[in-house]
Amino acid sequence: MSRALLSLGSNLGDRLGFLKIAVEAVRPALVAVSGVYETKAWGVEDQPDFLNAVCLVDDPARDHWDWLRTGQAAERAAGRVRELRWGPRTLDVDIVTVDSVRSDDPELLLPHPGTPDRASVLVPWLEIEPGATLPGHGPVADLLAALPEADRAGVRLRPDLVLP
Ligand SMILES: Nc1ncnc2c1ncn2[C@@H]1O[C@H](COP(=O)(O)OP(=O)(O)OP(=O)(O)O)[C@@H](O)[C@H]1O
Ligand SMILES: Nc1nc2c(c(=O)[nH]1)N=C(CO)CN2
Repeated sequence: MSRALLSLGSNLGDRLGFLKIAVEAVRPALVAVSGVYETKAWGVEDQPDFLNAVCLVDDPARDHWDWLRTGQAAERAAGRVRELRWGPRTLDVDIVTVDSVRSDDPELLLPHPGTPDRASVLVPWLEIEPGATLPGHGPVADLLAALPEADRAGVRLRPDLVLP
C-alpha cells in the first residue's frame, strides 16, 4: 500500500497543459484530483500567479522514492524550466505525504516541510479529503484556519479549468 498526495504547480507557459502532463503521468494510480486554483505566488512574490492542484494516488507497488521519480519525470516532460529557488517554473511536483512515512533525507523530505504554510496546497487538499490530517501536524482544516486570511484569499478556484 502506498497512498500519496502530490501537489502540482505551474506559472510559466501553458500552465494547465503542464498540470495535465503531471496527471497523465499518474493516471493508472489516480484516486482523486482537485479543482484547479489560481494562486498568488508565495516565497518569491514578484512572479506570475500559479495554477495549483493536488492529486491523490495509490499504487501498492510503489514506494515514496518511486513517487519522487514519477514526479521528476513529469517535470522533465514539461521542460523543467526552473532557474531560481521558489521562482517561476513550468511544472513543480511536490510529494506532500506518502502514507505516514517520515523522512529527513534532503532528497525526499516527508511530509513535505512547506505544507503547513501553503494555502495553495491545503485548500485543494481539503477539497478532495475534507477530513485529512498531515502526519505530525494534525487536521489540515486546522492548519488552513491558522493561516492569515490574505493567504486563504490568494487561492481562488478556477471552475473554467478542469483536470480530466
Ligand atoms: N517531498 C518532496 N517532494 C519533492 N521534492 C523534494 C521533496 N523533498 C525533497 N525534495 C527535493 O527537492 C528538490 C527540488 O527542489 P525544488 O527546486 O523543486 O524546490 P522548490 O519547489 O523551489 O521548493 P519547495 O521544495 O519548498 O517547494 C529535489 O532535489 C528533490 O529531491
Ligand atoms: N502560489 C504558489 N506559489 C509558489 C509555488 C506554488 O506552487 N504556488 N511554488 C513555488 C516553487 O516551489 C514558489 N511559489
